[in-house]
Parts: sequence; C-alpha cells; structure tokens
Amino acid sequence: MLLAIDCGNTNTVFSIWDGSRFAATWRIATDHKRTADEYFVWLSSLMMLTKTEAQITEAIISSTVPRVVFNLRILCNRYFDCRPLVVGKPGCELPVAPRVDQGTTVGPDRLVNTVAGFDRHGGDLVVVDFGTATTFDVVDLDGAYIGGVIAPGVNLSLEALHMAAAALPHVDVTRPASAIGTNTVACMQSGVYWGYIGLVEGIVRQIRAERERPMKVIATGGLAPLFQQGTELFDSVEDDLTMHGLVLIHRYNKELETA
Ligand SMILES: Nc1ncnc2c1ncn2[C@@H]1O[C@H](COP(=O)(O)OP(=O)(O)O)[C@@H](O)[C@H]1O
Ligand SMILES: CC(C)(COP(=O)(O)O)[C@@H](O)C(=O)NCCC(=O)O
Ligand SMILES: [K+]
Repeated sequence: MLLAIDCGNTNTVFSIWDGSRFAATWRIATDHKRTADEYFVWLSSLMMLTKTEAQITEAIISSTVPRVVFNLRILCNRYFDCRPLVVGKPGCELPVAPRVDQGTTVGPDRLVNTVAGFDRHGGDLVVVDFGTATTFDVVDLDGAYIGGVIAPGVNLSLEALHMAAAALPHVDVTRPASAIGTNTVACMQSGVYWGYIGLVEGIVRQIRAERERPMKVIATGGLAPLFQQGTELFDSVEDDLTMHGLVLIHRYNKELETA
C-alpha cells in the first residue's frame, strides 16, 4: 500500500491508499523537530486504534517545508523499508513540466494540485488552495502549471491583525451574519471573510481576463468549504485534491519505471 504525505506549513496529512481508495487519512501539526520515531509511534497507534490493516510498501511526499523531508525520509526507510518519491526532487517526474521563469522553484503542493485538477477537470483551470498561504495555480490546456498567485492565508491575516494592533484579540475565522460588524470580533471576522471573498473573486476575474477564456475554478484546503458558502465562484470544492495528485504522480513514476 502507498503512504502519501502532504506536508503544509501548518498541517501534515498522511493518507493510506490501498490501490482503489484511501483507507485512512490522519493529520498532525507540522513540526520540523518531529523525529521519524515519533511519526511512527503516532501512525502505528492510529492504525491500531482504528483497526486499519495496512502493509505500507511505498511512499510519496510533497512538502512545502523543506526541513521536514529529512525525517519523513527516515520514517519511510526505517519503518516501511522504502525510498519515498519526493515531489520536486530528482527521481520524481511530473506528467507535464511547469512553464515558469528559469530558476523558479514552484511549491510542490501547487504542482500536485495541478496534476490532480487536470486529471479531474482537464486544462484551463484555476486551483485555489486555502492553506497557510492562499494559492492560485493556473493550469494550461495541456496540464502544465503556468504560474499563479500567492496571497496571505486567512488565518495568517487574522493573526497579523491581532499581533499588530493592541486592542484586537485573537479570533477564529467564520462566516459573519452580516458585513457590518457591531462588535470588534464581528468587525474583524467580516474584514477577513468578506475581504477574502473579494480577493478570490477579484483575482480569478483578473486571471480570466488575462487568459481571455473561460476557466473552471476548483477550491481545496482546510478553509475552502467555509468560503464556498460566500461565493458562487467555485465549480467544485475537493478536500482530497492534493492526495489524489500524490497518488497520480506515484502511479505515473511507477509506469515510467516499468516502461
Ligand atoms: N476545518 C477547519 N476549520 C477551521 N480552520 C481550519 C480547518 N482546517 C484547517 N484550518 C485552518 O486553515 C489553515 C490552513 O490549513 P491547511 O489547509 O492544513 O494548511 P497547510 O496545507 O498550509 O498546512 C490553517 O490555519 C488551519 O488551522
Ligand atoms: C506558497 C506556499 C507557501 C503555500 O504553502 P502552504 O500554504 O500549502 O503551506 C508553498 O507553495 C511554497 O512555499 N511555494 C514556493 C513558491 C512558489 O510556489 O512559487
Ligand atoms: K497545502
């Protein structure tokens, strides 16, 4: 079975792919200090507690945090006796190469989202990922990542308000009942929620205008369902998009190996 690991700046998600479906998906806070042994204790406890029978023989990693890859590689080598594919690193091929400025390193999560989005929807696509940062990945007709947008993440924006202004508390993002807030928390939530709706709609409008063609918009990431409630923009919201992309990239590399 395949262990697919999607490490973002906030959370790291582990999924077990049994060849036809995800047998389990577990999430842990990203921490570069976590050792391979710690990951294994956590993973094997969850497997036992949820009675997940899995013989992991292969692994693939996408990580937006370079430092964590070291210990994730050790986890795969030591406990699953395999060498993981690492997206963006030598030995891990993509079906279609990105077309960006020379020397640019595209976030592996964005490459993976591109592959997954293209597989499900074809080209001329925008993938919006509400992660630590909010990213927009533009996928060309042939499935190439051709660039996009990086905006500050939703929680990051709220945190920045709290950090910079003495009288602003820490608040969680939610969809406020109205745009006009009648207390501090409601005002902040409105600013971030409706501000973000405006940001996403405005950026997609601009991308479509630059491309001069219709483009589907797919949303993913922890906060995507919340923002779907405030806009008609998304053709679909898919929380398993990155995991789906990891499975596809793994399969693609296996096929190359045996070809
Ligand atoms: N269901 C949820 N409700 C509220 N916040 C969430 C939820 N899931 C994730 N988040 C928050 O959304 C942000 C992005 O999370 P995530 O998609 O896991 O980011 P990353 O992939 O960058 O690690 C984080 O700040 C996280 O705490
Ligand atoms: C933009 C990101 C920080 C988003 O990461 P995430 O929010 O998923 O943790 C990540 O994709 C990244 O580090 N990108 C490198 C620069 C680029 O993609 O152009
Ligand atoms: K992500």
